[in-house]
Amino acid sequence: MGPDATAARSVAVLGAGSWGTALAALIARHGHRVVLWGRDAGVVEAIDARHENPHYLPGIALPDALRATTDLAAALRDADLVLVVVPSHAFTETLRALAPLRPADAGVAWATKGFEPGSGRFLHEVAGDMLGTGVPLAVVTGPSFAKEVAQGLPTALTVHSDEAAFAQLVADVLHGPAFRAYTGDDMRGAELGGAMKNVLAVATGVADGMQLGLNARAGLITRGLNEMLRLNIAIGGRPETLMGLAGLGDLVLTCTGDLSRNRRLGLALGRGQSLDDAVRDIGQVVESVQTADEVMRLASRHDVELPIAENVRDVLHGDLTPAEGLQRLLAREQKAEYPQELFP
Ligand SMILES: NC(=O)C1=CN([C@@H]2O[C@H](COP(=O)(O)OP(=O)(O)OC[C@H]3O[C@@H](n4cnc5c(N)ncnc54)[C@H](OP(=O)(O)O)[C@@H]3O)[C@@H](O)[C@H]2O)C=CC1
Ligand SMILES: O=C(CO)COP(=O)(O)O
Repeated sequence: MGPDATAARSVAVLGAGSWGTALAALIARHGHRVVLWGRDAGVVEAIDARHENPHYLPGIALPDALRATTDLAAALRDADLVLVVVPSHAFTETLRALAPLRPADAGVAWATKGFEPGSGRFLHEVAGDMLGTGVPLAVVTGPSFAKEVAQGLPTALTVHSDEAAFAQLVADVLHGPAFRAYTGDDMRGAELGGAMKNVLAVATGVADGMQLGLNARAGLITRGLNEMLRLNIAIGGRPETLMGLAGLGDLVLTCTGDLSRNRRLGLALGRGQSLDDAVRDIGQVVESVQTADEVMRLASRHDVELPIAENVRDVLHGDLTPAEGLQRLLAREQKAEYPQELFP
């Protein structure tokens, strides 16, 4: 498969929520043929006929050329690239359904952030298992609120794959006048960054909801990055991946931008709202609720201490109030910022 930046592709986007719709619209605007698959007939009909996703991106005009369907086989029939954008809890079942329908030459990328709930497997491990060897795989990640991408605002993200030509192909489809797509070859690090920043966004949201101030917010973001870097070393990701769009970039966006659903969950918890009420009010996927468990399981498998992520997990479980969480963090022993044994 040779990278040809000018070739018009036929792309199947699976998942018609806010991010799947925004990416499908972006790719269609770049002149590629795009079919968006969703499971909700009402949403699909509105996208296909009225060029709007009234549930997830109300009021934003989608390209006329963007097609949508509830028929997975039809969406995949002519695809030479598949982009999966369902929530992490639906990733495995979507890959299972996709596997027998995937056209032989179509590589598979995903923009889902998180791990397989329960097993904690990385999504590239799930995709590899479901699709077998020889299928090009890539993860699309970075600081990118769906609403801003759908509105055509400037955005940068990154595509990581073990196959440089496939990363380039996916990046070429995404890259355009207002959208910069970079490439890399560290799927583990890129997936870890995208998953962990959601958990850390809850922590900064809680702090802001408790009105702990801007110093606390910056401290949490920076020590959160330190937690990402430590776990990343343990799982064999590359440090620079976490210092780039897939790590620091997405961490800053999600910890500070009120469009973030994970940050908004933290804000609500910090103001005293219950988890159930907060998730219901947000009304969209909030990946941290499951990802916090998986991050802590991964950390314990690798014997890595993650005080902020652990607090988030415990607050989400109702085992700790936000105020108790704050006390627990502040009472920790003093230490070096970058202990040599953790950062050799
Ligand atoms: N929104 C954003 O700004 C960004 C999101 N992401 C990631 O993209 C992924 C998708 O999130 P996002 O689009 O925002 O979520 P939304 O909450 O906006 O939409 C979720 C979508 O997933 C669908 N869905 C839920 N369960 C299933 C299932 N079992 N099978 C098929 N479809 C299902 C929903 O369908 P229904 O309406 O029928 O429930 C809906 O279309 C997440 O991992 C998120 O972290 C990454 C970067 C940016
Ligand atoms: O991943 C995102 C931005 O890069 C979206 O963040 P939220 O899921 O917190 O809204």
